[in-house]
Amino acid sequence: MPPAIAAAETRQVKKSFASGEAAVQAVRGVTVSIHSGELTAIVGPSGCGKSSLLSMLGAIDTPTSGQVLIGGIDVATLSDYERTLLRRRQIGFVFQAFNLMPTLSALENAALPLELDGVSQREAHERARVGLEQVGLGKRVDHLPSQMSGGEQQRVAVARALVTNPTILLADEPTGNLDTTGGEQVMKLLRELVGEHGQTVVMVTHDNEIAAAADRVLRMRDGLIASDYRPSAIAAVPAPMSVVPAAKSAIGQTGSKPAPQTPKKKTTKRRK
Ligand SMILES: Nc1ncnc2c1ncn2[C@@H]1O[C@H](COP(=O)(O)OP(=O)(O)OP(=O)(O)O)[C@@H](O)[C@H]1O
Repeated sequence: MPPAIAAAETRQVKKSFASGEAAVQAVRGVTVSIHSGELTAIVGPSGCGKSSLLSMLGAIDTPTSGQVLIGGIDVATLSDYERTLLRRRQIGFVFQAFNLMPTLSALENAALPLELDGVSQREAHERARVGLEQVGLGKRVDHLPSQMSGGEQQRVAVARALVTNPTILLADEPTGNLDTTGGEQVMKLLRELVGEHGQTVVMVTHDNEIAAAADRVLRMRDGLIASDYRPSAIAAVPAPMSVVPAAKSAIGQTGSKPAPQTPKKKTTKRRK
């Protein structure tokens, strides 16, 4: 069997921005493959390059050097128009701020990418209705964003992102504006999309608990991927209680897998 094509891939990707006379190196040479059918979380401190990397994986932004491949296609070989079509058809975007049109209903919002792509309103609405049912909002299709909770609005945004059946769904802090319940609903939905429908999702998050629900975590630091690990592999390690803080720090702070701990030697007190 030929090797599976990665949903997206970067090869030695760098991105710098002019900042006065100096340049900010946002991404400093990242090579990574995003596996199909997985939920990948990109985490790391503010300013480490998470959103810049996500923008390049979604062909919103171009690298200063290096290659980005989406579905095996080198984005640099595409014309501007082809790149627009690739973004419109192959990539779904979800943002922290939902970005719904306030005067449009849930159905009209979810149908928008199809209508922009020339699909008839009737077909676009039918497909948007299916999408809204998939995210659990089949009964709220006529509601305006202002009549919905934050979690519901974000689910409309997910339906809108999925309506074109994208190869990859990119989400930048999708739970960042939500309370705990709303965040949990959105995460449950993303997990279902991956687990039941084989959707590929890449998500940027600050929240370590959210990241722990991903299949894979890419932890960035200073424009590079400092560690790449599977939270389930860490959770599956049968650990004595003394290892738990180390496992927590792998998910939380350091990004490195916990070092295997050697049991402390027992010291036997000498009797006087
Ligand atoms: N358009 C831009 N122009 C100039 N500098 C930029 C631009 N976009 C990002 N940067 C800089 O590049 C670096 C990485 O930014 P990026 O937004 O990718 O980080 P991040 O990890 O997503 O941060 P945060 O978690 O705060 O959103 C930062 O120093 C940022 O100020």
